[in-house]
Amino acid sequence: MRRKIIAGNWKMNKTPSETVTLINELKPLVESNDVDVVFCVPAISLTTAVEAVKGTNIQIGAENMHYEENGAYTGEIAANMLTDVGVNFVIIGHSERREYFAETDETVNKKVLKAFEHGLTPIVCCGETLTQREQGVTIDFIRQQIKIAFLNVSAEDAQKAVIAYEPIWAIGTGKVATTEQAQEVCKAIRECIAEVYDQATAEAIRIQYGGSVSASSAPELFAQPDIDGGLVGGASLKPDFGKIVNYK
Ligand SMILES: O=C(CO)COP(=O)(O)O
Repeated sequence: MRRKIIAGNWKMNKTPSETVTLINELKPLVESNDVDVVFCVPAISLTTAVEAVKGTNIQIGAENMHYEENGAYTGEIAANMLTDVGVNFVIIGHSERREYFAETDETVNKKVLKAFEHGLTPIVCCGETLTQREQGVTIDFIRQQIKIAFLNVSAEDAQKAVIAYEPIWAIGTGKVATTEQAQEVCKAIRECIAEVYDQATAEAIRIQYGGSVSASSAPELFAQPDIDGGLVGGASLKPDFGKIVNYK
């Protein structure tokens, strides 16, 4: 049985001092021995956040990183900088990064490989636009994103990965995918992993749903056989996140 993983993506919200306040507020609410809890926070708050969760089960993730080891990439953050401050997870290829910062399936793949090289667990994002859904190409498109993201990733590493299925039309819109839509795509992702690797890898990999997850939608979503938790945006900045973590 796969352990659920519920991660908050804070996006570009909260200053370092506000981060401490919010973490202290959320800490007692997200205590859980049943699920993995991750807060993904802006780069400037990572050190503070790691400090603030000491002594709890909460783990800290970054929202992005560069795929090169180091060098002349002004403004970027390298994988070893993340591990050095105690970060365990990194979101890769969020649709906002693809849309506003020109990330492609190829850069996502490079970042996934670099993350594993440094022992970071990538939360690999995929998701279709509303147009693609209406055109009936959702599964084809997601399969392509997944296949490219995992090029040259070993089965051993892939088993440790987290994939977040986030339909773009459901992000920040309050328009959550139906349970059936979310389950259908998460199942297709698992089947794609089984094709690329093997059944054991497909059974081990954890697949989250993201897109307007709330305290009310979480229980049904997380009860689906192929949904192993959520990547939560807006609701992760509120006490509601405690309810999502304790969805049962
Ligand atoms: O993009 C998301 C998480 O990465 C989802 O954001 P919302 O939960 O705000 O829709």
